[in-house]
Amino acid sequence: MANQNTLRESFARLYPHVRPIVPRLLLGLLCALGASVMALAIPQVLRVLINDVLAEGGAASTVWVASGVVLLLGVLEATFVALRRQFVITPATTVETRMRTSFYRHLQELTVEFHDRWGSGQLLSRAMSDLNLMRRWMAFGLIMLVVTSLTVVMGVTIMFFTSWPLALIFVAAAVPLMIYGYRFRTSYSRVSRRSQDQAGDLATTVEESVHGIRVLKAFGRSQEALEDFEEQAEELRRTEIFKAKSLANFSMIVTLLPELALGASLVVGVWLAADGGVTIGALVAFFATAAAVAGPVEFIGPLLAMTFTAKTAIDRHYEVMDAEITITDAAQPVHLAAPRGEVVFDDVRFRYPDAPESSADILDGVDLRLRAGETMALVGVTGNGKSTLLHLVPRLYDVTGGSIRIDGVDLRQFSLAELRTLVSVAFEDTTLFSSSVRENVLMGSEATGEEADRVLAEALEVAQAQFAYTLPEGVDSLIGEEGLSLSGGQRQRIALARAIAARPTVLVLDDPLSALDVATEERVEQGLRAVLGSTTTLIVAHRPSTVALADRVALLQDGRITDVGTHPELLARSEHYRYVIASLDDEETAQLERSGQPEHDDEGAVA
Ligand SMILES: Nc1ncnc2c1ncn2[C@@H]1O[C@H](COP(=O)(O)OP(=O)(O)OP(=O)(O)O)[C@@H](O)[C@H]1O
Repeated sequence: MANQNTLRESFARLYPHVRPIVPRLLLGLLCALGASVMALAIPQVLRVLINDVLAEGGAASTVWVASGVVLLLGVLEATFVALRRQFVITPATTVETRMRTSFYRHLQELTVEFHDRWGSGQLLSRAMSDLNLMRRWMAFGLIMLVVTSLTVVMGVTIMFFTSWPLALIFVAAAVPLMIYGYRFRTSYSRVSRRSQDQAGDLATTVEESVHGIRVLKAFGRSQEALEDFEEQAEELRRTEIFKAKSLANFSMIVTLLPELALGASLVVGVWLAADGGVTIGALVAFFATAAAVAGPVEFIGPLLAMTFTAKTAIDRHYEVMDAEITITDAAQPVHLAAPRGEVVFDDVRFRYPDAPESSADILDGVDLRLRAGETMALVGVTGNGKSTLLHLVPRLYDVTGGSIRIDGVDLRQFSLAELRTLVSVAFEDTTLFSSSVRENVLMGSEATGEEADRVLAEALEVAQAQFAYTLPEGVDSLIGEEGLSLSGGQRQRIALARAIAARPTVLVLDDPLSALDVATEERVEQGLRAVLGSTTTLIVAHRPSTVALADRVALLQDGRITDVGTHPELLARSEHYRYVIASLDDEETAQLERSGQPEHDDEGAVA
């Protein structure tokens, strides 16, 4: 994942985001420069004070003037520092928020295949801490790096004018510093990348274990999870220590070398002053300037570290932003004025991108035609690609061969927005969002006001999810991760209601009724027929009861549809179908034995 951009290339990518705030950054820079100039001017006042005022015959009142000037310079320096903060903080946070928003938008647009590959913690750390690091660098590191460098250049120039032999000694220290700095850059960039990646992995682990807390507890794996976490956390700690030591070493060199140079200048300076080669005032001014320069020089270590960390953060950010969105709108989308809902799978092939080359395609030439308005069940042995086939209809993945058409139009010719209005889905593994029942159900519906209430009521009724009205705040009760905990069957019915409320032309159901008892499933099915009579439904069936409710059944076998017909027809003529149905029967019996009773409707929510 690590990429090899140079510092300049990485930061150049920020420019489009930074461009609107360049004027304010420049003002911030000017203020920071102003503060540095004030700090550097103070030694010059001292020089004048010592050479002209404290010398014999100098006017005593000038001491007060000089003190006043020093005070004024100090106040001005503080004002410039405050103004710098004022100028840069707000625009930098604006850039951070914009970048975070475009990152989130990109995540939404990226394909499911991308999300299959990336750990959630990695994305989370890029969205949060990397952008935070980048903002801190922009608001502080960048400006201070420029100002510090300029201060050092200005200070050293003044030192040359004050006493060039002494300045030469000071500058000689810069040569080993540069060599060491170059090595530091390489090693620090590497370790900073490692630590940010490890922090992302750690976030993934936390996220996974919080999601899977029930499984961990039920299987008594909490201790093992903790040990794994500790190991990862320890790894990160080691990296952080290495990083801190590396910075500490560099900072030590950066501090030590100028101090050594200063010591040497002092010896030579006293000798020169005794010899009359330099005035006492100039000597004092030289060392006061050197002291003013030493601070910024020492500061360069942390600033460079901050810069390399920001570079890593930017690289990590753009690794995600550069990921290609492969499922996109058609260049000239086709619009269906009056969709009927005929769905045709024509020689559909599909394989997951990470599938080994030696393996066959999961879908290896699927041919299937769903008549407009019919309910078709899809059956096959477990793991043979039924869910995969369903995922192709709303284009969560794109076919790798052949085509799928709705009313004769290839899915890829629709805009994604239109396709996802035409097609609605409900999965067995339901995801509800942290919002009210109403918002969850009406997610895909355009209805507003009273019409929305009507759609909501109807969807809840068809999905047999009227229990929602009995929740503490009815349909406005908060559900999802931050709200009420619902049972598996309740969640499924809310997810089904969501699919129904969207009033789709094509409804794709990946066994969303698995947690319901047979009687409730039948009521749901009747409701679906009554309300969505003209909707074409493709439903993956894991239970004979679901199969029996469908108009026709398609049998998926070895990556193809090998038979289509009514349930009795297939039972009569297909040995493989009888085998699959028998195994579904076994599965259902086993499920019943495992779970005791299937779920009955209208039980209250578990808060
Ligand atoms: N995101 C993915 N990336 C790679 N391989 C996958 C992915 N999802 C599923 N697979 C593989 O594709 C194959 C088909 O999976 P799929 O979920 O479509 O089967 P299924 O028929 O719906 O299974 P079941 O009946 O058990 O629900 C399996 O071998 C599975 O391991």
